[in-house]
Amino acid sequence: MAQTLSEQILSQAAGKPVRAGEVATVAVDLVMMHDSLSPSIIKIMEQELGAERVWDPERVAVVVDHVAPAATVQTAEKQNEVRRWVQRQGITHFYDVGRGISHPVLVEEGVAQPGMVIVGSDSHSTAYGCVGAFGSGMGSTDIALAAATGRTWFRVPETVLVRATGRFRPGVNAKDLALRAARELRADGATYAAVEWHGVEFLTVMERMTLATFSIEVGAKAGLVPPVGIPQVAPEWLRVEEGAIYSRVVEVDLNTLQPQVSAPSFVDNVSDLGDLGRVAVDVVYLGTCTNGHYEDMAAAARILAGKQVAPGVRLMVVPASRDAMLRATEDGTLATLLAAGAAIGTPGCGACIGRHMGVLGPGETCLFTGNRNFRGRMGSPEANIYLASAEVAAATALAGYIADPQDVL
Ligand SMILES: CC(C)[C@H](C(=O)O)[C@@H](O)C(=O)O
Ligand code: SF4
Repeated sequence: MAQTLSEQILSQAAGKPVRAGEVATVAVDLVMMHDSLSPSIIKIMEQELGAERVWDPERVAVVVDHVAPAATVQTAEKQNEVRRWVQRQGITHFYDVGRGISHPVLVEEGVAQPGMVIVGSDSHSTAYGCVGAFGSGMGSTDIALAAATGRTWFRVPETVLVRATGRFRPGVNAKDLALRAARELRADGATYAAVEWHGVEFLTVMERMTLATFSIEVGAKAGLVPPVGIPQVAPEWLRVEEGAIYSRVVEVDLNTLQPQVSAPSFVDNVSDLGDLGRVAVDVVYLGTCTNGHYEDMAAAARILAGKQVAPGVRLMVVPASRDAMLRATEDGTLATLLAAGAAIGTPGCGACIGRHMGVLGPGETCLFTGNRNFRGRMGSPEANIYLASAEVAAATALAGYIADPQDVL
């Protein structure tokens, strides 16, 4: 019987064929935890599970990304506790302040690979689907258990297929596809399902991460792009099979897709940018695991080259990783952004969860390239957050109001 990508991966990990709807106990290939939840995971491991050691120090990755560098004395202290624990455990995949957001970092380091089962203490662990891994976010207790035993369980998810056809027009990209899918599926449209994104094999790995991270925003357990057309080599048992069963199919014609914008304060409150009316902004924030990649900075730099950010607008650029920042430094992308007036932050999550590095004040409006715009996400509950692509972000920074890249090129 033909299987979806999730069924194939979970069957391998369970050591027997499993189908959607079944509960499977599986071996995990990698457990990721970050600074935000590591202290509670460690506490649960030690105090509730009585586990002094992780099951395999080579297969637990720890990343300091959420409040990096530390913004308070308390955070600094907690992060030092995590560093000491990492040393005691002999964990080799430890990435400290400045290396970047866990999701791109584990892909860049080659730790996340096609066909793996990866669980992380972060809802956007669906990100690893950008290389065709089954990535899923879990709470502290489940992560503690997986880190201590190397095993976890899943109800094997049904799969929602998003099938793209055609090619993006200039100024339209993977973020618009993600937002278009959210508009169609709504925030609960793929609850506990996996999303498979087909017809996007022309995208780079990090462009695929935009789709994979966004899968959780429609409720998904995992979000996978078939691992073809990328440098990572997939196991030969992992491929799209004719006849696999999808619980729902969403078709998107990229040839006619317009720039999409999600208006406050729900991710699925999406419309064509052209139907939005004139929305003035105070802040444009380019970053996150969804759209802080090299590709995003380069696309923004192409629009901003030789121009200036509109008076009164603050443009924040926070690279998703050091690798992305290095590449953007080497080819002049970063210089272009700085010359246009951008403020550059340390690679990491930045202000995405409103904890530091550019949180929003009451009454401010922000055009954000991230994935969540609920009230209070980036600071004040009285701030307004609009989600869009890096190209829309750059056009908006120039215009001072939410603008179509086509109109400023
Ligand atoms: C802090 C962390 C647990 C959280 C998540 O799980 O996603 C954060 O990364 C987010 O994007 O809201
Ligand atoms: S960049 Fe934002 S969405 Fe991504 S892991 Fe960090 S806080 Fe979560």
